[in-house]
Amino acid sequence: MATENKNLSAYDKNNLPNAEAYRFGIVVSQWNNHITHNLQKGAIDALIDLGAKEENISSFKVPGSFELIYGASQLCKKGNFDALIVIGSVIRGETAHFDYVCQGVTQGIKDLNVQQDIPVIFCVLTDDTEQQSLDRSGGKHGNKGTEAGVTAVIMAEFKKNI
Ligand SMILES: Nc1c(NC[C@H](O)[C@H](O)[C@H](O)CO)[nH]c(=O)[nH]c1=O
Ligand SMILES: CC(=O)[C@@H](O)COP(=O)(O)O
Repeated sequence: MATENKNLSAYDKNNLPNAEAYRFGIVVSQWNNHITHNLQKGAIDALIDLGAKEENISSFKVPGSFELIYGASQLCKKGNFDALIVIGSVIRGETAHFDYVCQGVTQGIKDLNVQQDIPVIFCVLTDDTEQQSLDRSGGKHGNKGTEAGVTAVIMAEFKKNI
């Protein structure tokens, strides 16, 4: 498995842009918040490590991953961010609801990246088990939140330079 052989928290600051000039919005789902809190911390720690100012990082809570779409859409319309990160943890249950939530969020965030002018970084875990989520939010596979923070800086720089 791709993540199985990858440390999601590994990055080389020397090969990355400085985030000092950029403003970041983070929308965090409260479902499985023991997972999403760790993802959020990973993202914020990476942003600050890459030079972002704490006052330029704004976090907003929504109930579940499906509401990440509306939350990010509203932040895009405000227009005062250089990149957004949406953070969620979807864990499969007994029914097909998992599939619909995952597909819905994926399509919704994809649509925002196409229709809006701000990069929206997809940090939504879609796991079959809670252990998979724990492993990817500060566990043995690192932290996808860290990966999202790094990606947000790269895309903010991309947006500035096009
Ligand atoms: N089961 C999970 C959900 N379900 C809730 C939806 O995201 C949404 O809030 C609801 O359908 C109302 O619109 N959300 C997660 O983030 N993670 C889950 O495991
Ligand atoms: C992703 C979900 O909404 C899911 O966790 C809900 O669980 P269930 O399918 O057992 O109702």
